[in-house]
Amino acid sequence: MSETIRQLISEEDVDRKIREIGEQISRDYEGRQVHLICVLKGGVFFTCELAKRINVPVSLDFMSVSSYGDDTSSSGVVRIVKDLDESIEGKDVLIVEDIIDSGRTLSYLIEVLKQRKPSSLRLCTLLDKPERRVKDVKVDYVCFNIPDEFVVGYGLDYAQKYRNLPYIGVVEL
Ligand SMILES: O=P(O)(O)OC[C@H]1O[C@H](OP(=O)(O)OP(=O)(O)O)[C@H](O)[C@@H]1O
Ligand code: HPA
Repeated sequence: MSETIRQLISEEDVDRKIREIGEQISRDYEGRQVHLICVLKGGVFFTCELAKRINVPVSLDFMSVSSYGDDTSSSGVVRIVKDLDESIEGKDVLIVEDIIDSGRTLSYLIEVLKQRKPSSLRLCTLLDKPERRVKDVKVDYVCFNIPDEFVVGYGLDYAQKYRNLPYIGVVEL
């Protein structure tokens, strides 16, 4: 079965918003170093673009937490596929996600990372689907709130496809 993709947020709008959020993060972390934790795989495109727009010192680490597999609905079971390479103790940590949907992935990740004693722990997401929330998560930086539709592009996939689209689109089956 083949699907079509309807554009929801243009490349220009995504790029403009990432610049704005990058400026806001730079102001909020002035005089400090920010340690970005990219949540793989989806967060990788957003993390790269965001990191380029932050003008305080940035360090990076990567983590992979999976709950969706190749499906469009979460299994509800979150597991760490790849852990961080470095300790986050005493660091100003900013988790970077592509999307918060049910909130299960992030609420799990926040609990795990809090126990590792970062100096601060904040959350930045490209997309937020607040209607779908099952677990409450406090999000510090949101680029776009979106309706309850399955989206792809800018790192987000449908059965591992479409991550490379430079815009956000809705999958129409
Ligand atoms: O709020 P939730 O309902 O938990 O959904 C959000 C999570 O789902 C996606 O990851 P996925 O498990 O599909 O892995 P991927 O990034 O490797 O595609 C996305 O990247 C988030 O991490
Ligand atoms: O809308 C979505 N698209 C792709 N991956 C996702 N993971 C949670 N929600 C989504």
